[in-house]
Amino acid sequence: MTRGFYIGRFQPFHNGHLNMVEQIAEDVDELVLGIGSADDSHTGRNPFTAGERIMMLTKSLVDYDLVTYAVPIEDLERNSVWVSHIQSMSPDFDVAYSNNPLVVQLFREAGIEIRQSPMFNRDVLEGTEVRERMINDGDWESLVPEAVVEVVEEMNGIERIQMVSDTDSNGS
Ligand SMILES: Nc1ncnc2c1ncn2[C@@H]1O[C@H](COP(=O)(O)OP(=O)(O)OP(=O)(O)O)[C@@H](O)[C@H]1O
Ligand SMILES: NC(=O)c1ccc[n+]([C@@H]2O[C@H](COP(=O)(O)O)[C@@H](O)[C@H]2O)c1
Repeated sequence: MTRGFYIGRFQPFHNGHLNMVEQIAEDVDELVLGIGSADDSHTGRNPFTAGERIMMLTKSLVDYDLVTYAVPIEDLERNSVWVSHIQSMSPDFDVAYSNNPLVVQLFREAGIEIRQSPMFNRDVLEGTEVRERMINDGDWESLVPEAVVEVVEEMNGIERIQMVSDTDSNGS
């Protein structure tokens, strides 16, 4: 039995993330999804709460033959203890997955196997691009799983992101 760990901010969960989960599912029996920057929400970069992101992930993956656990991970001021912080919050895992260079470095230094994947259609499958389309009334729906469209609609997410992008100087 192999259990993996994949961390991201998932603001929102998009088809690039889904592709990565599909690829990881070929390697592992179970997958922990770390919801990074769990303590942040209602900002331009992190509009959605940890709970809203858990709904996006859970509903997008409901039909997959993969046991998943969503675990919120708050940011810490100290990079040097961040991997221990994750281990204190997560079910045990054998291998981690990320394409974020800092995350890769921190796991490597902690002696944990970390695997990277190719970027899927990165010119559009990027959280920043999805959020910009949400703010500008563009076609964001084609970049995310159908379940994410439903969650965003249920929580009035477009109104939220448009409001925070007006007031948040950090705005992307
Ligand atoms: N299109 C993609 N293909 C493969 N991996 C991706 C893709 N987009 C993001 N990832 C990876 O998924 C993880 C989580 O990404 P994250 O939630 O930061 O999304 P992002 O699209 O990079 O968002 P943002 O633009 O908001 O920073 C990271 O390791 C990231 O490199
Ligand atoms: N010291 C820390 O708190 C620390 C260090 C590295 C990554 N992270 C978090 O891990 C997540 C990485 O996800 P992304 O690949 O989506 O950027 C982010 O939420 C980021 O804030 C936190």
